[in-house]
Amino acid sequence: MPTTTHLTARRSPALIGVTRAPGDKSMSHRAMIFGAMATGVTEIEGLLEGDDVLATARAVEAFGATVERLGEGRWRVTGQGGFRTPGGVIDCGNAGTGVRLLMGAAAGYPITVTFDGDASLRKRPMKRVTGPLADMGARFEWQADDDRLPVAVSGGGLTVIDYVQTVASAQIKSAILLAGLNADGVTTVTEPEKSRDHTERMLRAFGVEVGVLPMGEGWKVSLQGGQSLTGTAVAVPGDPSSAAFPLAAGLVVPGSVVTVEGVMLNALRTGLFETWREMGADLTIANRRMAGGEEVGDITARHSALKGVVVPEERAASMIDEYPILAATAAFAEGATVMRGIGEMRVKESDRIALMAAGLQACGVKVEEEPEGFTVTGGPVRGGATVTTHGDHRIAMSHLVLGLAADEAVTVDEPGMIATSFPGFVELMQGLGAIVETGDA
Ligand SMILES: O=C(O)C1=C[C@@H](OP(=O)(O)O)[C@@H](O)[C@H](O)C1
Ligand SMILES: C=C(OP(=O)(O)O)C(=O)O
Repeated sequence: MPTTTHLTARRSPALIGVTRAPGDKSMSHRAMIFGAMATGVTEIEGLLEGDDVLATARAVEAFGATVERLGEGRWRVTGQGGFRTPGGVIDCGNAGTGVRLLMGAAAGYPITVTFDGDASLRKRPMKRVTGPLADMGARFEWQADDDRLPVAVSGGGLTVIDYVQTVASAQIKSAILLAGLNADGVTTVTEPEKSRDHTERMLRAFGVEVGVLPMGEGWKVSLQGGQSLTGTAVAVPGDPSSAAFPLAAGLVVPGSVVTVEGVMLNALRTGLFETWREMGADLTIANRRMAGGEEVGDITARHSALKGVVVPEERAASMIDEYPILAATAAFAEGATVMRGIGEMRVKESDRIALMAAGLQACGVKVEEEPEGFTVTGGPVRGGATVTTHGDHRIAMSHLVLGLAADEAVTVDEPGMIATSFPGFVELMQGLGAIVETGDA
């Protein structure tokens, strides 16, 4: 079987069609992990079958849960009400969410487990999670560097913590809350700026009481230790972070009308859509309804004349994974789009500020990079470059969308990584009429 070594996107005719985005990645990880921590059966519908979530599925199996695939996106997790010591190392692949939430959950149980990941995950900071978990009493043995995987975690016997976040991070918040479920007393996490709240919402569906107290722009989230989770049904809606790519293509390819149905509209995830509207995007949301405890809707993007904007810094957490695709669409806007207060982008699967700046510049776009942000000045986009993605799915997809409306083709390397969050991306885009070609070796 040949392996796909690169993908090339070419200037495409109008994209027209109705499609669906894969299941939300944040919710899919949580459904697997909570299902394994629970007692009884959790039936999941719409699970994202991307590599990140499949790594979490294998992890929870190793921790003692029974995991069965019933059909496309339909999975059953039978939990044992806790984690047991796994037989080997837990390899979380490329998934920051997977490893950080699993470390938090594992810290609550009297087990010892080693976590590892791929080359990208081994470069990402872990102390932001292990620091507070160590303050709660978990023990960590670092194998290489004391902020990087692999690390052995020994859990159990935790005390509670009253933690104040210094970065708006749902991964840190979730790790602490999951550990707090097995600590003695009330664990609280104060967020000066709100991060996505899927953990709080989904824990409630598993029967856990979670308190939320508004505090200025943020909130204080708390839970009492000793509560147990009961298996439940989870319906995972479409991922707004993935829907962003076909919608972006709809906005930048002349004549396009692209609809993505069933997209989750949790207000802590929709900063990109708000920003695009401010840029003049013709984006409409129809059929708003509730599904799986979240509001969802069908979003239609029509080709639009975009103009540059200054993105409010306080919006960053609600669109942190979307700045790469925002930057790609900003390349077609009139004037400058200023994106600041996004230093967190540098510690994702790659340094996303540096890679977007380099990729867009290679395609003839004016980009000014700053320590905690960047500014993209739009205009006609030349394209005509091969972009290095460092195995980052969102860098790859963002440049492919750029290539659909650029003068010359855009090629990306390491396209296999797209499947971490968006399996079937190429076929879905081709189905809308996009010219995306695979290069094999
Ligand atoms: O909790 C989650 O599911 C996620 C939180 C975000 O990370 P941070 O918590 O590091 O901001 C986001 O970038 C990631 O893709 C998913
Ligand atoms: C940052 C991301 O994911 P994670 O942190 O789970 O690797 C992402 O999907 O863009």
